[in-house]
Parts: sequence; C-alpha cells; structure tokens
Amino acid sequence: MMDVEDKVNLALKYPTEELLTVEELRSYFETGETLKHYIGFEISGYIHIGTGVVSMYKLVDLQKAGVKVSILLADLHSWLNHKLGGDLEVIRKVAVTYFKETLRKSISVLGGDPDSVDFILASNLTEEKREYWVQVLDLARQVSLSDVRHSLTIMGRTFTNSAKMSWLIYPLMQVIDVYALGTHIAHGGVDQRKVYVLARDVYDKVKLMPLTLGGRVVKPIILLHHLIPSLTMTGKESRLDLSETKMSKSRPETAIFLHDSPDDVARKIKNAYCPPKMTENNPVIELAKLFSFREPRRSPFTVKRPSEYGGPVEYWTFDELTKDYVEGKIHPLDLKNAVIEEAVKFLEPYWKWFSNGEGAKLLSDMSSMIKVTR
Ligand SMILES: Nc1ncnc2c1ncn2[C@@H]1O[C@H](COP(=O)(O)OP(=O)(O)OP(=O)(O)O)[C@@H](O)[C@H]1O
Ligand SMILES: N[C@@H](Cc1ccc(O)cc1)C(=O)O
Repeated sequence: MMDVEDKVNLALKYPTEELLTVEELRSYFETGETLKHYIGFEISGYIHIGTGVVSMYKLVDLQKAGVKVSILLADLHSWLNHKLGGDLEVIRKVAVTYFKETLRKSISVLGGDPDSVDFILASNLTEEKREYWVQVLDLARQVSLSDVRHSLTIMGRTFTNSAKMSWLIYPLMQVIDVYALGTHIAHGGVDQRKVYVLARDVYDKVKLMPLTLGGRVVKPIILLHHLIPSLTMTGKESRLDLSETKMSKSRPETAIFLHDSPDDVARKIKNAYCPPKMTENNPVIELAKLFSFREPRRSPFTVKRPSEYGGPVEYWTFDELTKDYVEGKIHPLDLKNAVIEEAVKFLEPYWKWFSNGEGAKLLSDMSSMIKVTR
C-alpha cells in the first residue's frame, strides 16, 4: 500500500507546475477517503501531445496514487465557444467516438487503466444533476462581471464589448462542473488557472452541491500542469499570452498530433524553434523532457555529434543534457535529430493504432465530420 508522501509525490511529478495546495492534498489523502479528480476538454480538432500525452500522464499518475480519475467531454462548452462550427450534434459525435477512444488508447499506452476512468459528457451531467443550472444561476448572483471576464482566457477568448454572452456563461459552468462532479482535484493546464482559482474561492458559496470529504465541506484542490510550447514560437511572443505560446490544436503547425506519421514528426521537429544555448521556452528541449526523461532511462539518450565536434555523447538525465546544451556543447540540429528519434519511438504505438488499428477508422470518420463543419 502506497503511503501518503508517495501519493503526494506522484501528484507533484512533472508535468505538474502548480498545486493549490500541497498541504491540503496531503491532508485529504490522510483521511483515507477516495479522492475524485477531473480534467475537462473542449471537443474541437485533432488531439495533440499536450492533451494526449502531457494531460494523460498526470491523470495516470493520479490513478496510480489511488485517485478516482475522470474526464469531462465538454460538449456544451465547445458549443458555447463555437467549436466545430457550433454544431452540437457533430461535437457530441466526435466526443464519444474519436475523442474518448483516443484518450482511452493514450491512457493505456502511458501505463494507466482506461477501464477505470469515468468519461462524462457535459450535457449528460447537466441532465443528471437537476440542480446544475440553478446552481450556475446562483453563482451568477454572487460573482462580479470582473471576476468572470478575466477568466475568458480559459477558452482562448478575451473580453471586449462584442464578447458573446455565452463566453461569460462558460466559466461559470466550468466552476460548477468541479462541484457537480464532486471532484476534490480539479486538473488542467496552467492556462486554466484563473477559473480554478475562482472555483476554490467560491467553495462556501456553492450551496446546492457543496464539495465534501468525510462529511466535511472542503475546497477543491487545483492541479495545473505545464503547457508544452508551440513548435513555431519565435521567442518574441508575450509570455503572458499563453494562447500564442502553447501548442494548440486550432493552429496545427504549432502541434504534434498523436496520429502524425514519423515523417510528419521529423519534419515538424526539424522546423521547430530551437534557440542555441537556451533551454527556457525551447520546444525541442521540452520534447526531450517529456518523451525521454520523465521516467528513469533504461538506455542512454544519444546525441550523434559529428566527430569534429566531439563525436556522439550519451546522457542519462535531463540535467546533464541541459547543462551541455547551455554550454553550447550540443548544436540545435544534433539535438533535433536525437529528439526526432526518441519522439518517433515514443509515438510508435499511436501511429500503429491510427495507421492500421482501431484508430484508423476513428480518424477517417473524424476527418469527414470535421470537413462538414468547415
Ligand atoms: N500545449 C499544451 N500542453 C499541455 N496541456 C495543454 C496544451 N494545450 C492544451 N492543454 C490542456 O488541455 C486541456 C484542454 O485544452 P484545449 O481543449 O483548449 O486544447 P487546445 O489545443 O488549446 O485547443 P484550442 O486550440 O481549441 O484552444 C486544458 O487543460 C489545457 O490546459
Ligand atoms: N476550458 C477547457 C475545457 C473545459 C471545459 C469545462 C470544464 O469543466 C473543464 C475544462 C479548455 O479550454 O479546454
């Protein structure tokens, strides 16, 4: 049986960037009750490694820590945000086919158990929880416009006078989702921070569906994971504008998709931004961390430097690799070639599944559904 500290460490392991708060999480684990988790996704384009690998790695960590994990397929939210042409029927179809099955596949590739993950369609949640809408309205009575307008970044929008009313309803729904699902750990990328801080702040205002643990009303814990950066960032973007700097499915050239072929992966990494001697905001270094150094290595990470630059060099840890990179001992092109090899190996089970396994049909159905909405 895993002890509390091991569970906390799993929650904190990379790609976790922030956990509000660690002390609370420890005390929740100490109750011995089963904690519930959720992460929600809009249903729009194809699944990239930010969603399929980064987010799912964290879900699998929590599953290993004994947490009951779940995924909200946010069909209503996608519709409010005008995804997939605002066609709710298509959004729902994509949610329960391509989206759900691809995440299930990813969970099993990453060592988790997809059968014990709850998948919840947001529109079913609002039907099953009869108080859902009244609770959303009750929250609207209690928070100010300024509390909500700053949260629009969670849906990739900013507030202007022409903002749609639906954009203001969406964050309120996301707050109430945490409570309607009874989740002790609300999880998302750091771009979701604003709405979840609001969700924590209002814990004693959510009267129709308070969050409880062992009979006590508690605050939800917020777990925010690192965002894998856009491959095409140039380093000149404002750091605050996460929608510009993160890998995003609405900007395909920024992202590696789970179904990308080895040639696509190689081409995208070859063309990626990779500033010499810099590890911060360097998408290629980030890919090395994700694909090659999250777990202890069984064989070395090899950079095949030309002999005039010292010949091949082997690394067992991320720190050793970044130290040499910062010192200019590895050329960006040599790093890219090593990362391409590792990324292709990592993504091979996905590529096989999409090219001739069950994923192939899902992918082709998905592309026809998406075409209809364009
Ligand atoms: N680049 C990324 N790295 C890690 N997590 C990500 C990344 N992009 C999105 N996520 C996370 O996945 C969840 C769903 O995000 P979302 O559906 O908005 O993806 P997206 O690719 O940004 O889509 P869109 O381009 O439609 O905004 C959120 O928790 C978000 O933080
Ligand atoms: N806002 C999230 C999606 C989401 C929707 C509802 C939630 O309850 C949680 C997450 C995104 O941008 O992808």
